[in-house]
Amino acid sequence: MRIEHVSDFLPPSEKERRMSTRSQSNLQPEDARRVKHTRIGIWDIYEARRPWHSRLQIRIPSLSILETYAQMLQDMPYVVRMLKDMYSIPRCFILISAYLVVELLGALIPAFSLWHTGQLLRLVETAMETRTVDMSVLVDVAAVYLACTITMRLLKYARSRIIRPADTSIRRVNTERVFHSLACLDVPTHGRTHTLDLINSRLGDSHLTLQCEIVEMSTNITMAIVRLLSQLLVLVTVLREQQDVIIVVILSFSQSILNWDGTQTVTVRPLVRAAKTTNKDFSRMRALERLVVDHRCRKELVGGNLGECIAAQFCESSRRIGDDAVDFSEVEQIHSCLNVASILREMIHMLPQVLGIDPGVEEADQVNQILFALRVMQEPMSAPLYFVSLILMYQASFTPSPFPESPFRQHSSLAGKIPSIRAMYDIVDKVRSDGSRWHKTIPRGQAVSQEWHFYRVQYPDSEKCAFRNVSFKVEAGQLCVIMGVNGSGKSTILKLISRLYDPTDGTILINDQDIKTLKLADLWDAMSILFQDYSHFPVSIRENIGFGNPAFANDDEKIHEAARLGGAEEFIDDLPDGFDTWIDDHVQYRDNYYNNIGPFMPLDSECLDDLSLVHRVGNFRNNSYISLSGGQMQRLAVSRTLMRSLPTETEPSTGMLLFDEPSASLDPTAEHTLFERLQKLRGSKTLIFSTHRFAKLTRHADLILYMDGSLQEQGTHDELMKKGGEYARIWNLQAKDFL
Ligand SMILES: Nc1ncnc2c1ncn2[C@@H]1O[C@H](COP(=O)(O)OP(=O)(O)OP(=O)(O)O)[C@@H](O)[C@H]1O
Repeated sequence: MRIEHVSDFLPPSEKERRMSTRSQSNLQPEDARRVKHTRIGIWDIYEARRPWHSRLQIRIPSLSILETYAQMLQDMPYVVRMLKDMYSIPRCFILISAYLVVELLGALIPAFSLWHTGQLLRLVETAMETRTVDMSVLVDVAAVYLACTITMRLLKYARSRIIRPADTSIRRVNTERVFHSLACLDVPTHGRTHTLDLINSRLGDSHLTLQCEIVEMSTNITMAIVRLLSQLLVLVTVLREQQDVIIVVILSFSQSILNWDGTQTVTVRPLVRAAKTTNKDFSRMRALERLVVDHRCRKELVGGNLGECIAAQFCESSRRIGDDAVDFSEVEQIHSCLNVASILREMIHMLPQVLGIDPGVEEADQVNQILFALRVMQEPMSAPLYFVSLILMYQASFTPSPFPESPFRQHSSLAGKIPSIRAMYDIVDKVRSDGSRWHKTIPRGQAVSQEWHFYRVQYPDSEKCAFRNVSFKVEAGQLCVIMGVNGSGKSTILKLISRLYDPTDGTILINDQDIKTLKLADLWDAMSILFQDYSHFPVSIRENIGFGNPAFANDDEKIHEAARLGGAEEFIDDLPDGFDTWIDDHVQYRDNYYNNIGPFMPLDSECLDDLSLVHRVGNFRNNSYISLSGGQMQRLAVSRTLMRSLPTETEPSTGMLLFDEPSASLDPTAEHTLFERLQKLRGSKTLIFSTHRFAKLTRHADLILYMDGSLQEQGTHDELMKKGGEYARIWNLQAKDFL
C-alpha cells in the first residue's frame, strides 16, 4: 500500500496544486500549516497538526486460567481448520513462515546478550580479585549490546512489515467468504441476535484479522517460553559455580511466570483526524455490506434470489481495488515506518531509565551493567555492593520486553479470540443447503398453479398460531386476492410461498410439485414478490430497481420501463441525480469517512475547532440526502417487483407475481393505474395480491380468499356476495363509504 505525504514533502506551490487537484479540497497555504494531508491507498487523511501526548489505558478483566484452557481445547478443531485455510492463501505460507523466523530470532537474542552479560560478570569478578580490567572484553560486550538493540529494532520493524501484508490477504479472503455466506443466509438465521452480533464483530473495525491475531498471540506465548528457557540455560551455564546465584535466577524465573496475571491493556491514542475515500468500488462494498447485514433487506434478498449476485458484485469490487480495500482503521496500523531517527530515539530513550526513572527494561539493564562495571573499576571497595545490584538486574532482564505487550498476559486474549474463529466458521457453514439436492424445477416464463393445504402455521420461535385451516387452489394465470382484517394471516401466506419460512404442518404444491422438492434458486427465479414491509437497498435508485432482475441490472432501458410501469419514472427524473440518486440516509456511504477522536477524550473546544478545520480543508460533505415520500418509496418498490415481469429476448419473464398491500401508500390515481396494469398481466402470469381494503381489482378477481385467522370464505366476488357472509357485510359497508 502506497503512502503519500501530500502536504509534507513538496515545495509550497507544487504542494498546493497537487493537494487541490488530487483531493478536490480547498486547501489554503495557511490551512496546509495547520492540517497535514496524507494519502494511503484509497484514503485521504486530514490530520490537525496539534500534538496530543496523553494516552489512555483501560484494564480489562479476564477469564480464569482453567476456563481459558478448557475453551481453547474445545475450539482446537476450528483453529486447525483456520491454519489450513490460511496456508491455502497465496503468499501466506511464505509470509507466516518468515514471521515465525523473525519471532524466533527475536526470542533468542536476549539469551545471546545474556551470555555476554555473563562475560561482564566474569570481568567484574576478575577486577575484584586482580584489580585489573580487560578493556577489550568490556568493549566487545558493549558492542554486542548495541548490536542486539539495533537487531531487535530491525526485527520489530520486519515483523510489522510481514504481518500486515499477510493480514491484508487473509482479510480479503475472509471478507469475501463471510460476505458470500451472509448474502445467502435464510431469514430466520439472519434474524437471530447472535448472528447479527457475529456479523458486526466480523465487519467491525479490528486491528488484525482473527487469524493473524491468533497466530500472533500463540507465537508470542511460544516465543516467550523459548526466550525464558534459552535465558535460563545461559544463566545456568554461566553461573553454574555459584549455587546461591542460581537460586536467585530460579526465583527470577518464577517471578516471570507469576507475572501471568491475565489482564491486558488497551491503549487509545487520541488524534484530531478525519479520513475519507471517494473510491466508488469501496463505497459500493460498504453499501453491499450494510445491505447483507440489515435484516430489513433480508426478505428482498432471499425472495429475489439476490445472494449470489450481490456476493459476485462485492467480490468484483473487492478485486478491482485489490489489497487497498481496507477500512481506515486498518490503514492507520501501517503508519509506523523505520528510519535512523527512530533507532536513535529509542537509544536516547534508554538514558532516563539508566538514571532510575523507569527501571526494569532490558536494554536499560545492559547499559546499567556497563556503567556498574566502570564504577567497579573506579571504586573497587564498593564492588560487592555493585555485584549484588548486578545480579538483581538479571531479575529484570527476564521481563519479555521487545514487543509491546507481555506475551504471558496474552493467554486470556487468545482464549477470547479462538471462539470467534468457531463463530466465523459457523456462519460460513450455515448457508441454507436444502433444495439443492432436489432437481425438480419450474418452467420459466409460464404461469403456474398453486395448491395449499394447511392445518396450522406457526412462526419459528413463536408459540402463537399465525393461521389455521387453509385449503385452496389458484389455477395458472388466475388473479387471486387475499382479503382480511389486520393480523389475519395474509402476509404469512406470501412469505410461505416464497419460502422465507418453511411450514411445519402442511403442503404447498406448485404445478402439482411439493414446494420443498423444488430448487430454491429456481423457485425464487420463477416469482417476483413485493413485501408489505419492503426495504430499499443502500445503493442508487437505478440499482434498486435493477436488483428486481439481476440478469438485467445493467440494462437501462429495462430499468426505465419498470420505473414507468411502477409509476416511479416521473418523480425519479425530477431528482437532482435522477436514477443515480442514492436513497435516504444511505447516501452518506458514498463518501465514507471517519473521525478519529478517541472515544474517551473530552471534546474540548480546541479539539472541536480542529475537527471543523479538518472537515473544511478536506472538503468533507455534510450528509445532505434526498428523502422520498412513502408513496414514492412504494412506487419504487413496485417498479422493482415489475422488473422481473418484463419479457426479454433472452430471458423468459417470471410466471408468478405476488403483491402484499402494494397500494397501501399510493394515492387513488396511482392505485388505479397500478391495478389496470396488473389486470393486463392476468393470463400470462399467476397474480396473488393481498389487501385489507376493497378495490375495483377485488371485484374482478378469479378467486377471493377471505381470511380471519383461518380461511373463512373463498370464491368469486359474486359468489361471496350471494353467500351474504362476512365478506358481503364488509363489502357493503366499505362500498357505501368509499367506492
Ligand atoms: N415474524 C413473526 N413472528 C411471529 N409471529 C408473527 C410474525 N409475523 C407475523 N406474525 C403473527 O402472525 C399472524 C398473522 O400475521 P400477518 O402478518 O400474516 O397478518 P396480515 O393479515 O398480513 O396483517 P396486516 O393486514 O396487518 O398486514 C399475526 O398474529 C402476527 O402477530
